[in-house]
Amino acid sequence: MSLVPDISELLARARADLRMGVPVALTDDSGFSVLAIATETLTAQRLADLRSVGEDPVVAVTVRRAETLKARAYDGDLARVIIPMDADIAWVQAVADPSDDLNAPMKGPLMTRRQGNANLHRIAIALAKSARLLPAAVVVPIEDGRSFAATHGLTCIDHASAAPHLADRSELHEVAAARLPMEVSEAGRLHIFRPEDGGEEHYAVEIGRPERDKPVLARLHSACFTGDLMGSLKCDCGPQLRGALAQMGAEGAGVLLYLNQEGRGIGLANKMRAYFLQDQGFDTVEANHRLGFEDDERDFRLGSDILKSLGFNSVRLLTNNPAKIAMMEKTGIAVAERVPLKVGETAHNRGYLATKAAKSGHLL
Ligand SMILES: Nc1nc2c(ncn2[C@@H]2O[C@H](COP(=O)(O)OP(=O)(O)OP(=O)(O)O)[C@@H](O)[C@H]2O)c(=O)[nH]1
Ligand SMILES: [Zn+2]
Repeated sequence: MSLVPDISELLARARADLRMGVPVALTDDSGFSVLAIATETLTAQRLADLRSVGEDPVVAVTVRRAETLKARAYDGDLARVIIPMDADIAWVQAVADPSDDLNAPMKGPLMTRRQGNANLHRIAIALAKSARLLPAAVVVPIEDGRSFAATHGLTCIDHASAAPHLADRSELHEVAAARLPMEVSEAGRLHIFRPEDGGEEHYAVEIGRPERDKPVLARLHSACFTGDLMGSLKCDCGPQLRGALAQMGAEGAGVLLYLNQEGRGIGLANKMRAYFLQDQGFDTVEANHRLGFEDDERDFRLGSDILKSLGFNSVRLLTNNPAKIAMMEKTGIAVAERVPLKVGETAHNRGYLATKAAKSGHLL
């Protein structure tokens, strides 16, 4: 029935639950059920309650975080770290959160689970990550997840229905657009796109009236609160944003997509955790890994979805990032030309830009 939430709506609801620190029930076809809570939003009370409803809780972490913790990842892409009986909330959260890694290295070795299947743990991590929390969850087996969820008013996610949708992006629809005269051009127009699952909105700034049947000067800009708005010297985002708009204004036509994928898709809180690690000497890629993330967690398919919905199928792309070009081509937007965007190098971001060139393939 259409009044009952479908699986993508249930996944969106589960993300909201995890952000609030509410557990979700996960089940699979074999009759296995667990409760999962994001480690970051876990409280001491809920940890005690989880222990009272099931035995042998674990912290599920990504293989990236497991490498930092020197914990064996028997499940390939993740590890199930056994929570000792006497471990408290601070211990559990330190498994996921690297802020104290150097001050108070965890008393190891951490024991990880080898037997059993980690499918539900994988869903829990994916949900925490897409909720822009640290990618880790406390997971405890329970008897019958479906009836437990019904009794306690929890969201219940079934593995077989959820797995094919975890990497999906929700369909975007334009919800509003209006004229926006700007410094770079009086002929500006702002379009707002909203995903069906109620997630982050993304924006398109159209300058002039670019012809739809020719390659449009385009930029896929990922949100950077610190660089775009605060004038941070740690990255080149602000100058790139303003440089791209200025070039579009000068040419009289262009489209800038402002994608709300802050911190290369990990969210601003996690980006600040990464900055804290960078202050301890790790580079931008190492910091992401220590937090449990990949180098880049963005989904550039959003960009091609928006371009297509505006009627564009070919771009002159303002970027130094070959991954953006590859993703555009792969998702049906032809990149007729790469237009370099080299602005805003400072003494503070020189190392960051060098790391992006050395480790992420950015073009110099
Ligand atoms: N995780 C993380 N994200 C960062 C850091 N510094 C900047 N960012 C984010 O990196 C993203 C940069 O986005 P873009 O400007 O599209 O940059 P890009 O992938 O380098 O590609 P081009 O600028 O097109 O060459 C933004 O989302 C920033 O918030 C950092 O140290 N760690
Ligand atoms: Zn930035």
